[in-house]
Amino acid sequence: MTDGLAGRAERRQHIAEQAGNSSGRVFQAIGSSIEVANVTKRYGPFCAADDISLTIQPGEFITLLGPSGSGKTTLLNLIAGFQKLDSGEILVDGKPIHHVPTHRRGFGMVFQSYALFPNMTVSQNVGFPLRMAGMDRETTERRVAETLEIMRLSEHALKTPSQMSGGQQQRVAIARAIVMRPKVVLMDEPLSALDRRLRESIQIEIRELHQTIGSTILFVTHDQGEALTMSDRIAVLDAGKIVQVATPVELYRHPETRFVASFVGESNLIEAEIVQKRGSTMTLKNKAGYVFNAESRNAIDVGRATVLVRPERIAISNEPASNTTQATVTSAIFLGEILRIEAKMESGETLLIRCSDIAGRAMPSPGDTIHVSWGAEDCWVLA
Ligand SMILES: Nc1ncnc2c1ncn2[C@@H]1O[C@H](COP(=O)(O)OP(=O)(O)OP(=O)(O)O)[C@@H](O)[C@H]1O
Repeated sequence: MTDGLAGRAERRQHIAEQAGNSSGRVFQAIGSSIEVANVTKRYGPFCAADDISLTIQPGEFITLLGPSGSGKTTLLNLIAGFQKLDSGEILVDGKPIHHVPTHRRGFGMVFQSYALFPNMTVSQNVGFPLRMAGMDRETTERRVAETLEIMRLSEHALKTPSQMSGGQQQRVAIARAIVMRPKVVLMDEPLSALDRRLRESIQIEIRELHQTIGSTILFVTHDQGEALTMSDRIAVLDAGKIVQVATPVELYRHPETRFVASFVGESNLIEAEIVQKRGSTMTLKNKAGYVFNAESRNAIDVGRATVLVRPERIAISNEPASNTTQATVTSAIFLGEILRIEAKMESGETLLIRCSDIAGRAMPSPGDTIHVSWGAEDCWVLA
C-alpha cells in the first residue's frame, strides 16, 4: 500500500502482461450492463423500492447512496437475487434475470462482514469459488496467485483470517469476489467496519481495482464522501425512490432537490427572490436586500427560490466591498488547512463558511462583523 501511483500503474501493466494482455487491464473489459426497470418491492404495506428505474453501463462504477432505510440494500438484494421483486424487471446484458437463482447469476459479492472461512488460509479462501466451479488445480493456483497479487496479498497467502487485520481480511473478501472474473461485482457497505484512514486507502484500492478488472461495480454506501471519491456515477435514494443519478461533480454542483443538496456535501440553502431571468442566469435578492447572480438549468419562474451556496465558495473580507453582504460571526474554528466559520447574515440565516485562504488572516471571534459574497458560478438555484 506504499507504492506511488506510477508504481501501481506499472504493477498493473506487469500483471496484465503476465496474463497475456497488453492493454493494462488484467481481466479485460468484461463488465455487464444492468437495466433496472420499474422495480417495486414491498414488505407488507411498506414500499422499500418504489418503481425504481436505473440503467448501469457496462464496466461502470455506480454507487447507491442514501440515508439508513432508504432502500439501498433492498435494491442490491433484488439485483443479487436474495430478494424477489413484486413488479418490474431486471435485465443483465439485455436478458431478464429474475428467474435465475443467485448462485447462477455469476456476480462477485462483498459485504460489510468479511464472511471468510476461519479454518482456511487466504489462498484457500480465495480459491474456494474456483474449486466449487470445478476448475482444474493448475488454473486455480494461477488465478489465485494472480488475484492475490492484484490485491497485494501474496505475502499473506498462507495465513488464516484470524492472523490478519480487518483491512487485510476485507481485501481477501474482495479477492474472493473477483477471482471468478465476474462481469458484475456487488459491494454492500464493504468498508463501514474499518477506521477512517484504512477506509480511505481501501477506497482508492477498490477504485484502481475497478480500472484493472473492468467489471461493472455496484457499490452501496450511506457515506457521501465515499460515494464522491469512488464512483463514475451516483444514484441517490430517499424513501425507496431514486431522486437523482449523476456524476459526483454534477451531483455536488447541481443537485436537483434540497434533499440531495443537503445530503451530498455541506451546504447553505438561502431563501431569495428571483427578480430577473436571462437564460440560465438569474438575478436574485435575499431577505436583507443582497443582490447576486446565480445559475440554474432547471425550469424556474421568477419568484421565490432556494439557492445552494457551498461553504468553500463563499468569499469573506473584513471591510465592505462592492456587492458584499454583512454577517456576524457566531463561531470560528481553526481546522488546520481551513477555517470553519459560522456567521449570521442580516437576513437572519446562518451561513457556514470554509475558508482556505488563511495565510495572514486574523482569526475571527464571535461577534465580529465580516463581509461575505459569492459569484454566479458559486451558487445554484434549486428546482
Ligand atoms: N425483510 C424485511 N422486512 C420488513 N422490512 C424490511 C425488510 N428489509 C428491509 N426492510 C425495510 O425496508 C427499508 C429499506 O431497507 P434497506 O435495508 O434496503 O435500507 P438501506 O438504505 O440499505 O439502509 P441501511 O443503510 O440502514 O442498511 C427499511 O425501512 C427497512 O426497515
